[in-house]
Amino acid sequence: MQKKWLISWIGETDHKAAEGTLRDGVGPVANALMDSSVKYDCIHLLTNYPHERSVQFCDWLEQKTGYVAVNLQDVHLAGPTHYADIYLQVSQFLTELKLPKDNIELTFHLSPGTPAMAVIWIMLAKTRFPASLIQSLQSKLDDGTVTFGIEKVDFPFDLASDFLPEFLQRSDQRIERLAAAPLSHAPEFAKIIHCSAMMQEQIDLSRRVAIHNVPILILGETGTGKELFATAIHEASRRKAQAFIAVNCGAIPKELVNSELFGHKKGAFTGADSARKGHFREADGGTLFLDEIGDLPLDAQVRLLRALQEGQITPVGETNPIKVDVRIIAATHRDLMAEVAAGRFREDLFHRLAVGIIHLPPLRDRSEDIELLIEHSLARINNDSRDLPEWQNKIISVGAKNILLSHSWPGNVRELYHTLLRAAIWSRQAEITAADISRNLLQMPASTNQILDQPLHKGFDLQALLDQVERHYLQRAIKKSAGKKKQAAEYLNISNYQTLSNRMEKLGISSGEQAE
Ligand SMILES: Nc1ncnc2c1ncn2[C@@H]1O[C@H](COP(=O)(O)OP(=O)(O)OP(=O)(O)O)[C@@H](O)[C@H]1O
Repeated sequence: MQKKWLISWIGETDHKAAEGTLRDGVGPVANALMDSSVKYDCIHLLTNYPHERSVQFCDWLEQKTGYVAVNLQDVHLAGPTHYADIYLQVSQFLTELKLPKDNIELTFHLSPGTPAMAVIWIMLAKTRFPASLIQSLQSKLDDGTVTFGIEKVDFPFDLASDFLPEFLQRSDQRIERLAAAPLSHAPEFAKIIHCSAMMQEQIDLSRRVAIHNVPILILGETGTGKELFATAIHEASRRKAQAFIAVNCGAIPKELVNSELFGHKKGAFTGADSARKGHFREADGGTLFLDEIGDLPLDAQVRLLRALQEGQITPVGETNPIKVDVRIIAATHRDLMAEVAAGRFREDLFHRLAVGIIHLPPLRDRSEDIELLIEHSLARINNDSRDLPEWQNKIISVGAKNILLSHSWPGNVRELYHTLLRAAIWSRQAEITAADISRNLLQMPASTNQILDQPLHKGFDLQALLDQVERHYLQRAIKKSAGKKKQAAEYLNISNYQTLSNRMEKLGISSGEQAE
């Protein structure tokens, strides 16, 4: 059974009500407790007024509302509008109460106290201490009497990911402006062009996890934007003023991995003519992006695990560990679970890294993004090239767009941009045609994935794809058997050559036709 707790500041209006100097009503705190629709199990009141004055208020409140044992907490603030101090003191108070707790339903009262106090309640309710919010209502009737009530305050924004990093970093003045401004999306993620729900979900997850100081694992094929996400997460974190160091683990020679990551002492090994700091210490205080983490040799994985667990590293050739404060964002295009199963990636390291997992879907699974990315890429190409002599502003034909929409994009966004760039450079006229795109689309050798990973869209023709596979093997069998249908049927385990002839006819293959 959930218990209901009300937590509120005591404001000047509340004190005046108790002292009998308030013209109308009983003040917002008493108002909330007299609301017959809810019964609180526990009430915590914070005060930055003289202790005695608030004690008298609590006595009056208990008599007035029938609630007994109201808990009073003195809070000595640097000032009633000092946002940072209010934030620190209130969150410390809530933490000492061991909140949040599963069996306690919290309500914060926004009305008592200063607007700064209300802003901090909203921030805390939408982030570390999930809570309902209430405020006092006051209305004047036609006969001049004033009535009071309580209403729930509801708004569907996620402050944790939208604003907290900003709140924690900017000055009070900036916070005041932010509090007054309409809520917007975290700007760091604006560079990620998308309109698919799949990507939106991953962006929301990233924004949420960015502010927490936990490792993140980003999974996705090459060119899906793993580094773009890592940068945005760093920018949206409290570490944004510190270094962001990106390291491609796959590009470091195996024997140098430890020294590159953890540094080395001068003379630690042959060729170590001078000491090296290593990427961990370069990223101290900031974020280390370990791209292609799946390529990390096993002994470096052990050292990385230790660095994550203990927050310290030992440079090669040194004996004493050094403390480092680094947030790891790792990425890989590999199936890391399969690597764990095959014994090539340590399971303990996997679990340590995979606190927040972001899955970036391949471009072929989000055709709505392809269209948007075409527009943005073309705008970028036109903008970058506008000062070139004889450059014509490029537009794209419908036919060209259709080819781009049905390509399987093994290289994802990077490949799409470079295909458009090549087509824009080589097309003679302003309009990029279907022929321009076909010429500039790099056709990878047919692979299983190209057959299995065709983009799914309305009008997708499964039968046509199956026919294509069948046609390909029939042609190869005809070629291998030098046109002898009986032998070709045997290669394909088709019972007789008449069946083969029927299939060939259906698929429009002549006996002389062979696969490339
Ligand atoms: N959604 C997107 N919006 C805009 N640009 C994107 C998007 N996704 C990727 N890009 C761009 O595509 C290129 C490749 O992205 P990025 O380097 O982040 O991919 P990656 O997954 O880290 O690739 P790799 O695995 O090959 O390192 C970059 O120029 C990046 O800015």
